[in-house]
Amino acid sequence: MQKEIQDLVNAGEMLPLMEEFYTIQGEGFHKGTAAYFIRIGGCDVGCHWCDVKESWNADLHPPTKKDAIVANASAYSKTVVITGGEPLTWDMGPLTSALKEKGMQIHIETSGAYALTGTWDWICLSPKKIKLPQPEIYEVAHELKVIIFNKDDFRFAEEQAAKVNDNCILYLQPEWSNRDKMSPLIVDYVMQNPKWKVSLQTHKYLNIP
Ligand SMILES: C[S@@+](CC[C@H](N)C(=O)[O-])C[C@H]1O[C@@H](n2cnc3c(N)ncnc32)[C@H](O)[C@@H]1O
Ligand SMILES: Nc1nc2[nH]cc(C(=O)O)c2c(=O)[nH]1
Ligand code: SF4
Ligand SMILES: [Mg+2]
Repeated sequence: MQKEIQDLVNAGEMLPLMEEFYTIQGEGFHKGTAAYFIRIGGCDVGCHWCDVKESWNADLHPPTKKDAIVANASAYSKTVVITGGEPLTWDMGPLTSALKEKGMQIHIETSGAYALTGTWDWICLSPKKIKLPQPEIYEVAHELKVIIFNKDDFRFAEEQAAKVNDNCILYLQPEWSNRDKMSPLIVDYVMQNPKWKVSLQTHKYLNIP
């Protein structure tokens, strides 16, 4: 990559854009809400069950000016979801400031593994055992969404719930490939521990992006 472009990416003025699409938020608190998704490439957390491994290598996704991303998003929706990859790999300050200038509601999907940058109306924290969140994000997360792949993930979910702020809404979401096995256990767990709610990847049932 040219040095000038690398500098702009490092400053958050350009971002490796994998894809953008207008759809329905499928997961968590805002499920069912129309939103424009911006998927930024680059993630080195390495979840073995990640459903978007094509996002991991940032070099495969073209550095894109923040203003081009904003122009596309604001043409479609008042609500944007910034996801990835791991969006906090990058400085989210410039993109989120530009989206705010257009009056957008800005949500993030993040593992929290890197420093929180940017201005957010909604933070969905989905922590991962293999690269734990930075401590600051627990205070500001609006929802905690723990993926349940095996039984030990219930223990991990409680450990993470003990760290978030009191207003944070707690979700357990079955890992997609293991959903037939884990969903019944999640249902039982939520009935026994009603501070938790169930989150499903409803977009996959609807066959939408
Ligand atoms: C692809 S990740 C991108 C954002 C960020 N890297 C993160 O993990 O939060 C978006 C959301 O999908 C969840 N997810 C990824 N793969 C999944 C799978 N196989 N089953 C269920 N949820 C999954 C993640 O935990 C996260 O909440
Ligand atoms: N419809 C839809 N809802 C989503 N919620 C979180 C997603 C993500 O990949 O971050 C996602 C996604 O990929 N599609
Ligand atoms: S942190 Fe998110 S994008 Fe990265 S591997 Fe895990 S689920 Fe995939
Ligand atoms: Mg997804």
